[in-house]
Amino acid sequence: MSAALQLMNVSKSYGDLKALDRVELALPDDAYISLLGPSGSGKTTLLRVIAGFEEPEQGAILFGGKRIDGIAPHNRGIGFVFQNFALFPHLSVSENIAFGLVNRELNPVTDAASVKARVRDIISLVGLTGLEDRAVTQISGGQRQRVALARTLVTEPKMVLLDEPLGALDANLRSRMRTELRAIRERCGVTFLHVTGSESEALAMGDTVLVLDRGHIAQSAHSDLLYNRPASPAVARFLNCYNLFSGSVAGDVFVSPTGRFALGGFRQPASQPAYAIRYDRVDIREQNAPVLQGEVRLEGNFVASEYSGAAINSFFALDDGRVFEVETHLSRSAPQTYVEKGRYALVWKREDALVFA
Ligand SMILES: Nc1ncnc2c1ncn2[C@@H]1O[C@H](COP(=O)(O)OP(=O)(O)OP(=O)(O)O)[C@@H](O)[C@H]1O
Repeated sequence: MSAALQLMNVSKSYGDLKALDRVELALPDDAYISLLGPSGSGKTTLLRVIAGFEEPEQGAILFGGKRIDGIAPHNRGIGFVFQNFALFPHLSVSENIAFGLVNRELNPVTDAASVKARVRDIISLVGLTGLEDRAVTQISGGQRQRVALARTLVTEPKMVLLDEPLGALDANLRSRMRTELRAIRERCGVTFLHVTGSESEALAMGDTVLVLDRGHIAQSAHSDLLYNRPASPAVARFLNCYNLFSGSVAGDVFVSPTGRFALGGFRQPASQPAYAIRYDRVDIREQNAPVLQGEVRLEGNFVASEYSGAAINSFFALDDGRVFEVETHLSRSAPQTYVEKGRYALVWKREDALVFA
Protein backbone atom coordinates (compact mmCIF):
# COMPACT_ATOMS: atom_id res chain seq x y z
CA MET A 1 0.00 0.00 0.00
CA SER A 2 1.75 3.17 -1.16
CA ALA A 3 1.09 6.43 0.67
CA ALA A 4 -0.48 8.88 -1.78
CA LEU A 5 -0.53 11.69 0.74
CA GLN A 6 1.74 12.15 3.68
CA LEU A 7 1.67 14.79 6.39
CA MET A 8 4.70 15.06 8.61
CA ASN A 9 4.61 17.04 11.82
CA VAL A 10 2.09 19.53 10.39
CA SER A 11 0.87 22.33 12.67
CA LYS A 12 -1.45 25.23 11.98
CA SER A 13 -2.44 27.89 14.51
CA TYR A 14 -4.92 30.74 14.52
CA GLY A 15 -3.47 33.17 17.05
CA ASP A 16 -2.93 31.16 20.25
CA LEU A 17 -5.18 28.34 19.10
CA LYS A 18 -3.47 25.23 17.69
CA ALA A 19 -6.03 24.03 15.15
CA LEU A 20 -3.60 21.31 13.98
CA ASP A 21 -0.97 20.04 16.36
CA ARG A 22 1.93 18.05 14.85
CA VAL A 23 -0.28 15.93 12.60
CA GLU A 24 1.31 12.74 11.24
CA LEU A 25 -0.67 11.04 8.50
CA ALA A 26 -0.22 8.68 5.54
CA LEU A 27 -3.17 8.04 3.23
CA PRO A 28 -3.15 5.23 0.68
CA ASP A 29 -3.99 5.40 -3.04
CA ASP A 30 -7.41 4.32 -4.22
CA ALA A 31 -9.26 4.29 -0.88
CA TYR A 32 -12.22 5.90 0.85
CA ILE A 33 -11.06 7.65 4.02
CA SER A 34 -13.42 9.19 6.56
CA LEU A 35 -12.20 11.97 8.79
CA LEU A 36 -14.26 12.09 12.00
CA GLY A 37 -14.03 14.50 14.89
CA PRO A 38 -16.17 16.72 17.06
CA SER A 39 -16.89 20.31 16.14
CA GLY A 40 -13.76 22.43 16.39
CA SER A 41 -11.34 19.46 16.31
CA GLY A 42 -9.65 20.81 13.16
CA LYS A 43 -11.25 18.76 10.36
CA THR A 44 -11.86 21.66 7.98
CA THR A 45 -8.45 23.14 8.77
CA LEU A 46 -6.80 19.82 7.90
CA LEU A 47 -8.59 19.72 4.53
CA ARG A 48 -7.74 23.34 3.82
CA VAL A 49 -4.07 22.76 4.59
CA ILE A 50 -3.97 19.70 2.30
CA ALA A 51 -5.78 21.62 -0.47
CA GLY A 52 -3.51 24.65 -0.09
CA PHE A 53 -6.10 27.22 1.03
CA GLU A 54 -4.05 27.53 4.23
CA GLU A 55 -0.34 27.00 4.74
CA PRO A 56 0.96 25.19 7.84
CA GLU A 57 3.51 27.05 9.93
CA GLN A 58 5.41 23.83 10.50
CA GLY A 59 5.85 20.43 8.87
CA ALA A 60 5.77 18.99 5.36
CA ILE A 61 3.03 17.71 3.05
CA LEU A 62 3.99 15.18 0.38
CA PHE A 63 1.71 14.06 -2.41
CA GLY A 64 2.85 11.29 -4.76
CA GLY A 65 6.29 11.59 -3.16
CA LYS A 66 6.64 15.35 -3.91
CA ARG A 67 6.36 18.24 -1.48
CA ILE A 68 3.26 20.27 -2.12
CA ASP A 69 3.19 22.72 0.79
CA GLY A 70 3.87 26.16 -0.65
CA ILE A 71 2.37 25.18 -4.04
CA ALA A 72 -0.82 26.97 -5.19
CA PRO A 73 -4.04 24.96 -4.65
CA HIS A 74 -4.81 24.56 -8.37
CA ASN A 75 -1.39 23.06 -9.01
CA ARG A 76 -1.63 20.32 -6.39
CA GLY A 77 -3.76 17.82 -8.33
CA ILE A 78 -6.21 17.71 -5.44
CA GLY A 79 -9.93 18.42 -5.85
CA PHE A 80 -12.19 19.98 -3.21
CA VAL A 81 -15.95 19.58 -2.83
CA PHE A 82 -17.53 22.21 -0.61
CA GLN A 83 -20.38 21.51 1.77
CA ASN A 84 -22.71 24.05 0.15
CA PHE A 85 -21.68 22.76 -3.33
CA ALA A 86 -20.71 26.32 -4.48
CA LEU A 87 -22.37 25.94 -7.92
CA PHE A 88 -23.00 28.80 -10.34
CA PRO A 89 -26.77 29.31 -10.23
CA HIS A 90 -26.98 30.91 -13.68
CA LEU A 91 -25.26 27.99 -15.42
CA SER A 92 -26.65 24.60 -16.45
CA VAL A 93 -25.45 21.25 -15.15
CA SER A 94 -22.98 20.76 -18.04
CA GLU A 95 -21.83 24.38 -17.98
CA ASN A 96 -21.09 24.11 -14.26
CA ILE A 97 -19.10 20.95 -14.85
CA ALA A 98 -17.23 22.35 -17.87
CA PHE A 99 -16.37 25.61 -16.10
CA GLY A 100 -13.39 24.33 -14.12
CA LEU A 101 -11.97 22.54 -17.12
CA VAL A 102 -12.17 25.51 -19.47
CA ASN A 103 -11.07 28.14 -16.96
CA ARG A 104 -8.34 26.41 -15.01
CA GLU A 105 -4.93 28.07 -14.98
CA LEU A 106 -2.95 24.92 -15.63
CA ASN A 107 -3.70 23.16 -18.95
CA PRO A 108 -7.15 24.63 -19.66
CA VAL A 109 -9.11 22.53 -22.13
CA THR A 110 -10.33 24.87 -24.86
CA ASP A 111 -11.26 22.49 -27.64
CA ALA A 112 -15.09 22.36 -27.55
CA ALA A 113 -15.31 18.74 -28.68
CA SER A 114 -12.87 17.58 -25.96
CA VAL A 115 -14.74 19.55 -23.29
CA LYS A 116 -18.02 18.04 -24.44
CA ALA A 117 -16.66 14.50 -24.41
CA ARG A 118 -15.12 14.83 -20.97
CA VAL A 119 -18.23 16.43 -19.51
CA ARG A 120 -20.40 13.70 -21.03
CA ASP A 121 -18.19 10.95 -19.54
CA ILE A 122 -18.22 12.49 -16.10
CA ILE A 123 -21.98 13.09 -16.21
CA SER A 124 -22.45 9.42 -16.92
CA LEU A 125 -20.00 8.48 -14.14
CA VAL A 126 -21.95 10.39 -11.49
CA GLY A 127 -25.37 9.37 -12.84
CA LEU A 128 -26.66 12.70 -14.19
CA THR A 129 -27.33 11.67 -17.79
CA GLY A 130 -30.48 13.41 -19.10
CA LEU A 131 -30.02 16.48 -16.90
CA GLU A 132 -27.19 18.11 -18.88
CA ASP A 133 -29.12 21.23 -19.87
CA ARG A 134 -31.12 21.68 -16.67
CA ALA A 135 -30.36 24.79 -14.57
CA VAL A 136 -28.73 23.80 -11.28
CA THR A 137 -31.54 25.65 -9.51
CA GLN A 138 -33.98 23.13 -10.99
CA ILE A 139 -32.46 19.88 -9.74
CA SER A 140 -32.65 18.11 -6.38
CA GLY A 141 -30.16 18.40 -3.51
CA GLY A 142 -28.71 14.97 -4.29
CA GLN A 143 -28.30 15.92 -7.95
CA ARG A 144 -26.60 19.20 -6.99
CA GLN A 145 -24.22 17.17 -4.85
CA ARG A 146 -23.36 15.06 -7.91
CA VAL A 147 -22.78 18.19 -10.03
CA ALA A 148 -20.38 19.50 -7.39
CA LEU A 149 -18.52 16.21 -7.40
CA ALA A 150 -18.54 15.98 -11.21
CA ARG A 151 -17.13 19.51 -11.44
CA THR A 152 -14.18 18.38 -9.36
CA LEU A 153 -13.73 14.97 -11.00
CA VAL A 154 -13.72 16.39 -14.55
CA THR A 155 -10.36 18.02 -13.81
CA GLU A 156 -8.97 14.53 -13.07
CA PRO A 157 -7.62 15.14 -9.57
CA LYS A 158 -5.54 12.43 -7.97
CA MET A 159 -7.36 12.91 -4.69
CA VAL A 160 -10.68 14.50 -3.71
CA LEU A 161 -11.34 16.26 -0.41
CA LEU A 162 -14.99 16.45 0.62
CA ASP A 163 -16.01 18.75 3.49
CA GLU A 164 -19.25 17.41 5.06
CA PRO A 165 -20.51 16.54 1.56
CA LEU A 166 -23.80 15.12 2.81
CA GLY A 167 -24.47 17.79 5.43
CA ALA A 168 -26.87 19.77 3.28
CA LEU A 169 -29.03 16.76 2.38
CA ASP A 170 -32.04 15.36 4.22
CA ALA A 171 -31.65 12.08 6.15
CA ASN A 172 -33.10 9.83 3.44
CA LEU A 173 -30.99 11.21 0.68
CA ARG A 174 -27.95 11.24 2.90
CA SER A 175 -28.03 7.49 3.34
CA ARG A 176 -28.59 6.90 -0.40
CA MET A 177 -25.74 9.23 -1.32
CA ARG A 178 -23.39 7.28 1.00
CA THR A 179 -23.65 4.28 -1.30
CA GLU A 180 -23.49 6.50 -4.40
CA LEU A 181 -20.34 8.29 -3.30
CA ARG A 182 -18.60 5.03 -2.55
CA ALA A 183 -19.63 3.62 -5.94
CA ILE A 184 -18.48 6.75 -7.82
CA ARG A 185 -15.15 6.63 -6.02
CA GLU A 186 -14.64 2.99 -6.93
CA ARG A 187 -15.37 3.78 -10.57
CA CYS A 188 -12.82 6.60 -10.75
CA GLY A 189 -10.21 4.97 -8.48
CA VAL A 190 -8.94 8.10 -6.70
CA THR A 191 -8.71 8.53 -2.94
CA PHE A 192 -11.60 10.39 -1.30
CA LEU A 193 -11.01 12.08 2.04
CA HIS A 194 -14.46 12.73 3.47
CA VAL A 195 -14.96 14.96 6.52
CA THR A 196 -17.91 14.23 8.74
CA GLY A 197 -19.08 14.90 12.27
CA SER A 198 -21.30 11.80 12.14
CA GLU A 199 -19.84 8.61 13.56
CA SER A 200 -22.30 6.41 11.67
CA GLU A 201 -21.43 8.11 8.36
CA ALA A 202 -17.68 7.79 9.05
CA LEU A 203 -17.96 4.11 9.94
CA ALA A 204 -20.27 3.28 7.04
CA MET A 205 -18.20 5.01 4.38
CA GLY A 206 -14.54 4.80 5.24
CA ASP A 207 -12.23 1.92 4.37
CA THR A 208 -10.16 3.72 6.94
CA VAL A 209 -11.45 6.15 9.55
CA LEU A 210 -9.27 8.91 10.97
CA VAL A 211 -10.34 10.43 14.26
CA LEU A 212 -9.23 13.96 14.97
CA ASP A 213 -9.12 15.17 18.58
CA ARG A 214 -8.13 18.75 19.38
CA GLY A 215 -5.89 19.06 16.34
CA HIS A 216 -4.17 15.70 16.40
CA ILE A 217 -4.92 12.28 14.95
CA ALA A 218 -6.24 10.22 17.86
CA GLN A 219 -6.66 7.05 15.79
CA SER A 220 -6.46 5.83 12.23
CA ALA A 221 -8.02 2.41 11.70
CA HIS A 222 -10.45 0.28 9.75
CA SER A 223 -14.09 0.91 10.82
CA ASP A 224 -14.36 -2.46 12.54
CA LEU A 225 -11.26 -2.02 14.59
CA LEU A 226 -12.13 1.55 15.49
CA TYR A 227 -15.58 0.52 16.71
CA ASN A 228 -14.37 -2.46 18.71
CA ARG A 229 -11.04 -1.14 19.91
CA PRO A 230 -11.06 2.65 20.22
CA ALA A 231 -7.52 3.73 21.06
CA SER A 232 -8.46 6.13 23.86
CA PRO A 233 -11.42 7.21 25.99
CA ALA A 234 -11.73 10.29 23.76
CA VAL A 235 -12.20 8.16 20.64
CA ALA A 236 -14.70 5.95 22.47
CA ARG A 237 -16.62 9.11 23.44
CA PHE A 238 -16.80 10.43 19.83
CA LEU A 239 -18.06 7.08 18.61
CA ASN A 240 -21.13 7.64 20.78
CA CYS A 241 -21.68 3.95 21.48
CA TYR A 242 -19.89 3.47 24.82
CA ASN A 243 -20.81 4.19 28.43
CA LEU A 244 -17.58 5.55 29.90
CA PHE A 245 -16.46 5.71 33.53
CA SER A 246 -13.34 7.38 34.84
CA GLY A 247 -11.51 5.93 37.83
CA SER A 248 -8.51 3.70 38.38
CA VAL A 249 -7.42 0.07 38.30
CA ALA A 250 -6.83 -1.56 41.69
CA GLY A 251 -5.70 -5.18 41.23
CA ASP A 252 -8.38 -6.90 39.17
CA VAL A 253 -11.06 -4.30 39.78
CA PHE A 254 -11.80 -0.95 38.14
CA VAL A 255 -12.80 1.51 40.84
CA SER A 256 -14.97 4.43 39.76
CA PRO A 257 -17.21 6.81 41.69
CA THR A 258 -20.18 4.97 40.10
CA GLY A 259 -19.16 1.44 41.10
CA ARG A 260 -16.51 -1.27 41.18
CA PHE A 261 -16.22 -3.41 38.05
CA ALA A 262 -14.38 -6.74 38.05
CA LEU A 263 -11.88 -6.73 35.18
CA GLY A 264 -11.57 -9.34 32.47
CA GLY A 265 -11.82 -7.48 29.17
CA PHE A 266 -9.34 -5.99 26.73
CA ARG A 267 -6.81 -3.58 28.20
CA GLN A 268 -5.65 -0.63 26.15
CA PRO A 269 -2.70 1.36 27.46
CA ALA A 270 -3.81 4.96 28.04
CA SER A 271 -2.72 7.98 30.03
CA GLN A 272 -6.25 8.61 31.41
CA PRO A 273 -7.72 5.46 33.00
CA ALA A 274 -11.29 4.70 31.96
CA TYR A 275 -13.72 1.82 31.75
CA ALA A 276 -15.97 1.51 28.70
CA ILE A 277 -18.92 -0.73 27.95
CA ARG A 278 -20.71 -0.59 24.63
CA TYR A 279 -24.40 0.29 24.61
CA ASP A 280 -25.27 -2.90 22.75
CA ARG A 281 -23.38 -5.20 25.13
CA VAL A 282 -25.67 -4.55 28.10
CA ASP A 283 -28.66 -6.62 29.20
CA ILE A 284 -31.56 -5.03 31.06
CA ARG A 285 -32.93 -7.36 33.75
CA GLU A 286 -35.34 -7.25 36.66
CA GLN A 287 -33.67 -5.79 39.72
CA ASN A 288 -33.60 -9.11 41.58
CA ALA A 289 -32.53 -11.30 38.62
CA PRO A 290 -29.53 -13.49 39.46
CA VAL A 291 -26.06 -12.44 38.30
CA LEU A 292 -24.10 -15.17 36.57
CA GLN A 293 -20.42 -16.01 36.81
CA GLY A 294 -18.28 -13.47 34.96
CA GLU A 295 -20.98 -10.78 34.81
CA VAL A 296 -20.79 -7.19 36.00
CA ARG A 297 -23.86 -5.41 37.33
CA LEU A 298 -25.06 -1.89 38.02
CA GLU A 299 -28.49 -0.64 39.00
CA GLY A 300 -30.35 2.25 37.45
CA ASN A 301 -33.79 3.82 37.22
CA PHE A 302 -35.47 3.75 33.83
CA VAL A 303 -35.87 7.20 32.28
CA ALA A 304 -36.97 6.76 28.66
CA SER A 305 -36.58 4.74 25.47
CA GLU A 306 -35.98 5.90 21.93
CA TYR A 307 -37.03 3.75 19.00
CA SER A 308 -34.76 3.93 15.96
CA GLY A 309 -36.11 1.28 13.59
CA ALA A 310 -33.72 -1.62 14.05
CA ALA A 311 -32.98 -0.91 17.70
CA ILE A 312 -34.30 0.64 20.89
CA ASN A 313 -32.06 2.82 23.00
CA SER A 314 -33.03 2.92 26.68
CA PHE A 315 -31.73 5.45 29.17
CA PHE A 316 -31.23 4.80 32.89
CA ALA A 317 -30.30 7.23 35.68
CA LEU A 318 -27.51 5.80 37.84
CA ASP A 319 -27.32 6.60 41.56
CA ASP A 320 -24.67 9.27 40.96
CA GLY A 321 -26.97 11.03 38.49
CA ARG A 322 -25.18 9.84 35.35
CA VAL A 323 -27.14 8.58 32.39
CA PHE A 324 -26.42 5.04 31.20
CA GLU A 325 -27.48 3.96 27.72
CA VAL A 326 -28.44 0.50 26.49
CA GLU A 327 -29.04 -0.40 22.85
CA THR A 328 -31.21 -3.44 22.23
CA HIS A 329 -31.33 -4.74 18.66
CA LEU A 330 -34.83 -5.78 17.80
CA SER A 331 -33.58 -8.69 15.70
CA ARG A 332 -32.38 -10.20 19.00
CA SER A 333 -35.47 -9.69 21.13
CA ALA A 334 -38.99 -8.27 21.00
CA PRO A 335 -39.34 -4.70 22.27
CA GLN A 336 -39.76 -4.56 26.06
CA THR A 337 -41.54 -1.93 28.06
CA TYR A 338 -40.00 -0.66 31.26
CA VAL A 339 -41.69 1.06 34.18
CA GLU A 340 -40.88 4.75 34.40
CA LYS A 341 -38.48 5.34 37.32
CA GLY A 342 -38.51 1.54 37.86
CA ARG A 343 -35.27 0.07 39.12
CA TYR A 344 -33.47 -2.41 36.86
CA ALA A 345 -30.24 -4.37 36.79
CA LEU A 346 -27.88 -3.44 33.95
CA VAL A 347 -25.64 -6.42 33.31
CA TRP A 348 -22.73 -7.20 31.00
CA LYS A 349 -19.96 -9.73 30.65
CA ARG A 350 -16.59 -8.77 32.08
CA GLU A 351 -14.83 -9.60 28.86
CA ASP A 352 -17.07 -7.26 26.84
CA ALA A 353 -15.72 -4.18 28.63
CA LEU A 354 -12.74 -2.17 27.42
CA VAL A 355 -10.33 -0.94 30.03
CA PHE A 356 -8.03 2.00 29.39
CA ALA A 357 -5.22 1.97 31.93
N1 LIG B 1 -9.97 31.47 10.12
C1 LIG B 1 -9.93 31.17 11.42
N2 LIG B 1 -9.55 32.08 12.34
C2 LIG B 1 -9.49 31.77 13.64
N3 LIG B 1 -9.80 30.57 14.16
C3 LIG B 1 -10.18 29.61 13.31
C4 LIG B 1 -10.28 29.85 11.89
N4 LIG B 1 -10.71 28.71 11.30
C5 LIG B 1 -10.87 27.81 12.29
N5 LIG B 1 -10.56 28.32 13.49
C6 LIG B 1 -10.58 27.63 14.79
O1 LIG B 1 -9.78 26.46 14.67
C7 LIG B 1 -10.37 25.33 15.32
C8 LIG B 1 -10.59 24.22 14.31
O2 LIG B 1 -11.59 24.66 13.39
P1 LIG B 1 -12.12 23.74 12.18
O3 LIG B 1 -13.09 24.54 11.40
O4 LIG B 1 -10.96 23.16 11.48
O5 LIG B 1 -12.87 22.60 13.01
P2 LIG B 1 -13.89 21.49 12.48
O6 LIG B 1 -13.48 20.22 13.15
O7 LIG B 1 -13.95 21.50 11.01
O8 LIG B 1 -15.23 22.02 13.11
P3 LIG B 1 -16.76 21.91 12.54
O9 LIG B 1 -17.08 20.44 12.56
O10 LIG B 1 -17.53 22.68 13.56
O11 LIG B 1 -16.76 22.50 11.18
C9 LIG B 1 -11.66 25.85 15.93
O12 LIG B 1 -11.42 26.13 17.29
C10 LIG B 1 -11.97 27.11 15.14
O13 LIG B 1 -12.67 28.03 15.94
